[in-house]
Amino acid sequence: MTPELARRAPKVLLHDHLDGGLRPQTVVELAEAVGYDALPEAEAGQLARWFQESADSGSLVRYLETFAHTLAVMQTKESLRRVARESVQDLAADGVVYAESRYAPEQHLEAGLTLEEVVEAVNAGFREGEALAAEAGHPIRVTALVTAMRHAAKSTEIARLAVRYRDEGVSGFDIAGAEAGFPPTRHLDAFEYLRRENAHFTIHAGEAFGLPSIWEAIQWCGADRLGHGVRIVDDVLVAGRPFPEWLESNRHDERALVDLDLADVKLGRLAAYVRDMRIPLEMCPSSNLQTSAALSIALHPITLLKRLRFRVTLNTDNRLMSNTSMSKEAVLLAEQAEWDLTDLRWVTINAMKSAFIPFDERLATIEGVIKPGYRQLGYMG
Ligand SMILES: O=c1[nH]cnc2c1ncn2[C@@H]1O[C@H](CO)[C@@H](O)[C@H]1O
Ligand SMILES: [Zn+2]
Repeated sequence: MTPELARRAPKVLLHDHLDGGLRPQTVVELAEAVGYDALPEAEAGQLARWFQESADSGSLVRYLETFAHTLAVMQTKESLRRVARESVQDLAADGVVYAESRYAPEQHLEAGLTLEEVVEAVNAGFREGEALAAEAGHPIRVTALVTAMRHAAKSTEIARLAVRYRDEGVSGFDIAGAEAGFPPTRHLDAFEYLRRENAHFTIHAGEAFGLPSIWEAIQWCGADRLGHGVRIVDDVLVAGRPFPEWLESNRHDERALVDLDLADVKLGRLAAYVRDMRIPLEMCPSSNLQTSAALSIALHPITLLKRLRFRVTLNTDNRLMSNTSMSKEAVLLAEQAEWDLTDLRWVTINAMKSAFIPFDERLATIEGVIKPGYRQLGYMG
């Protein structure tokens, strides 16, 4: 899979943070415009490197500290609108045909905006971005997920916001932020409210913390999807040994996951439940390397979970902090874990099936955009 082929292939993105995907140049320009003088670097190229290196800390908590600088320049309607517009244009240029972009409205109130004003400014930017992308020959649709921060106490308010704007561009709800010490059950009220409203939500779980977090997200909170969910492999046995331990002793074998005999693999109850119920996993390989949730691209559990036919989706998480894009994630997996165009098409269709927009619209995108797009690239499945 060449970078060009990966770019031209239609792709679907379910897990992308708006405040983690700014253009470095835009951060510089907005900082100048709003008088924010605490950027660690003044020049866009240097700043891009700073974000990537700082996010490479090996810890989720330190990774998340880098967001102080993007959030600082996303406090006005104009800046939110610009960031949203540009993110749509960037995704479309990379061949993404449908995306769900998430952000935490509660983090954009420092200059006096209301939650509603934040949502409306972002939506306006998304609509402008869609129009510009269509003009440029790369049609895309983008909906928003509103995130509540798991250490804070605003989740019910944000859940209400998701329902209020459900017919105006907001397709669902999420919780994010530091995972250890902040179990999703702290926000049960919000999730129960959303379920009563027949609304959709995903929960960041199984990234910096393991199975209890995934179990709570699914069995207590009722999450429709899992953000990351990569540590579901803690509930997998390989030749009778826990997967993490087996992987550790095979860490020098780049082909360990590609060559593994699936007859030696046994799922625990929770992993089996996740696979049986087709619970979508929003997997983000590059991001996981930076927070130490995975060892390498070659040994990222996504390749095992794909081979086991979990409902795997491929995502960017934070394009700025990971210096990535959907096509880069695909190329990395192709180069280091033997993924091919068939795999990319499979995760793309998985993602579209798992999107929070109505079923008929998902189907129309699969049949009318994704399948024909892959046929055009020579896919003959
Ligand atoms: O991988 C992640 N795990 C948990 N939280 C995250 C991740 N990436 C970003 N955010 C958090 O989500 C907020 C809203 O977009 C960001 O401000 C960041 O704090
Ligand atoms: Zn995330």
